[in-house]
Amino acid sequence: MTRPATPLLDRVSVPADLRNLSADQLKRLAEELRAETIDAVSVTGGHLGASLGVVELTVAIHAVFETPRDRLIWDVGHQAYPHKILTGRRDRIRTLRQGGGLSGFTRRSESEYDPFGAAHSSTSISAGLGMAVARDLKGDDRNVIAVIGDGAMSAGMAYEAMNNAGASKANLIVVLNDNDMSIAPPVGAMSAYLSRLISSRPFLSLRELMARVARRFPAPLERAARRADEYARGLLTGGTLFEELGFYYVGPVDGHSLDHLLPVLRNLRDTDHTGPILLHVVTQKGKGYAPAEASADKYHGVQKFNVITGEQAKAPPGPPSFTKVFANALIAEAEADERIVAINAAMPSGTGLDLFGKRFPKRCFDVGIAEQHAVTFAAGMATEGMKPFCAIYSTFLQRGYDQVVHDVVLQSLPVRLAMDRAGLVGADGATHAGAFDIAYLGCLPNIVLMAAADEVELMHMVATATAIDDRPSAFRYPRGEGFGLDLPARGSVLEIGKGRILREGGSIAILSYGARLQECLKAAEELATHGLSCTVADARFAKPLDTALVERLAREHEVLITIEEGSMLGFGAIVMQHLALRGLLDSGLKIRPMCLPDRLIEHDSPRKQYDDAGLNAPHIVATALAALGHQASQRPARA
Ligand SMILES: Cc1ncc(C[n+]2csc(CCOP(=O)(O)OP(=O)(O)O)c2C)c(N)n1
Ligand SMILES: CC(=O)[C@@H](O)[C@H](O)COP(=O)(O)O
Ligand SMILES: [Mg+2]
Repeated sequence: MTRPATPLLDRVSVPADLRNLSADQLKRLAEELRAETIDAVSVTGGHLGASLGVVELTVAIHAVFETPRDRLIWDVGHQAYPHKILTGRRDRIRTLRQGGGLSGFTRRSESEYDPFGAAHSSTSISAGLGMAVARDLKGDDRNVIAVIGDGAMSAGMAYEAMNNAGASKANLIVVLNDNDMSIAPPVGAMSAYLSRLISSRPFLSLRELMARVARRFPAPLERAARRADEYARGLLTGGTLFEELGFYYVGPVDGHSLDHLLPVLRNLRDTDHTGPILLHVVTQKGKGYAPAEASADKYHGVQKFNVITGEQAKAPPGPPSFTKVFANALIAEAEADERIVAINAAMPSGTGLDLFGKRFPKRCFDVGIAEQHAVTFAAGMATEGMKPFCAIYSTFLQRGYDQVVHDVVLQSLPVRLAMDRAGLVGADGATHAGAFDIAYLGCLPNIVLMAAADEVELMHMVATATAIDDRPSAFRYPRGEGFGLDLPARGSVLEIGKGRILREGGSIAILSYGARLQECLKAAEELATHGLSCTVADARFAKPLDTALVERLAREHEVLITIEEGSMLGFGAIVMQHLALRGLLDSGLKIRPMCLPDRLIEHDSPRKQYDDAGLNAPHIVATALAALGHQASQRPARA
């Protein structure tokens, strides 16, 4: 596939090169940038739709503002591929989201043009305000621009930031990139408000827009008189929510028109207005690429694809994903129990609750990007006897942690937390790793914690969580396909706090928590070739811990390995703490906790990530042999 001709883009290494181009040249450059983005993502996969929606906006901002001296922050950062191409990373854009390659989001360590890392949404206004206030304290003079989407604007953190920004009067430009899309169509009153705002104020003509901006930002003296007059006449009412929060609202502006964007951004750059400004731009997710524009999700996240047809590469049909197994298991439980309800935070398809919602539309709730609210909303429902399943990726549940502690655990409310994407997640990298939930939930009292070793176990855990109605419960499961096991019609309720032994014998015990179990069984086979038989057990529960099982393994084996798809201070720590308190570490037991290393695991394929983390079968074998003092190479003659 020949790459698109990009004669103007070829002349741009960094944004400063844009600033010598005419408006017409910038328009042509934007088209070349769009073509380059499509071509690059066709070979890497990734977040295409959002990037296509901000091509003109990216060109305009970098043409008007002196980045990187002026700070440009992208909220979520999934739309930053054009930004990366224009900021010295075009040569690496086809390494996007691959091991050793560019991140799929903005990262400080990657470029001086990325003043703030992102990936979790709704952080840009807070970060931007921090930079603006620091600027003022240092007496610096630079612009700070935060670009936030309409979906990200549904998160509480955005309001916390606007509330503070409006009062602080710091100069800050917030660009609201309104494409009327989140991952799915947006939900919530804010989305409806933005739609009304746009429909009530059709695109301003450039003349009207400039007149309004000029009126609003007149020369200082004239402005002072005008404001006094407006205050006197009580007319200084913004009319928009943003102005009530202390922002000056400009818009709506056509976010794909450089004829509009360039003069407005120049005006905002040059104004002597003090205080935050919100520029409302209207864009189209997937803009300029017909297959994306035509798709329901606007190609939010795509696999590699054929540029001509838009057809995405399809992996050979494999077993159902853990997500799909979860959704179907929950549907089966909900068929039998009308008190089951399901909640997600702007991730209906990612969590599988789109399937649940099709079956039970009145019992399925998408609350927008609002994980804190989702957890406490579920808690409220639980107080009324409902059985809420809150399906939030492990990494995004970090946003609702105090709600889990304060609103759920302390009140012993039976909220069920379905934590998808537990462990390492591949191309999204460290920001999306479900690395910490065992640690951050394992320290809490009065909560049942489970980890599914495979898709059948996941079904059992959905059934078990359904049955736990006197306290909170949480179960974790990995991103991706299951192991292809035969699935029962419905899960069975597990005995709380009881693990299971899959094979017994020898001086080595491997106790797995979660989906490393298959690797443990492979390791046991490999150890057998060394003449070493071993016990393999699946803990199933981190809390309550199966203390009888753990103590038995400790007493009956020379080596006890624990393994989990999570960080330090997780399952292994729970086991070691219990054994230490029981005096079972006094007897020389060789205990080896295998968990994620105390560093970030960068984006790559999940297999390579777990290699990097040292959590695949060969690592388990090596750990066992080392504990026994054997050399990995020493292998007795095959019996
Ligand atoms: C805290 C958090 N929750 C959920 C997500 C998953 N997520 C990534 S992008 C996105 C939608 C963002 O919508 P918007 O801000 O409108 O950007 P667009 O994709 O429309 O450009 C969501 C929900 C996230 N990145 N962070
Ligand atoms: C940008 C973002 O945060 C989401 O799109 C996320 O990448 C989805 O992850 P999955 O692909 O695992 O659903
Ligand atoms: Mg959007």
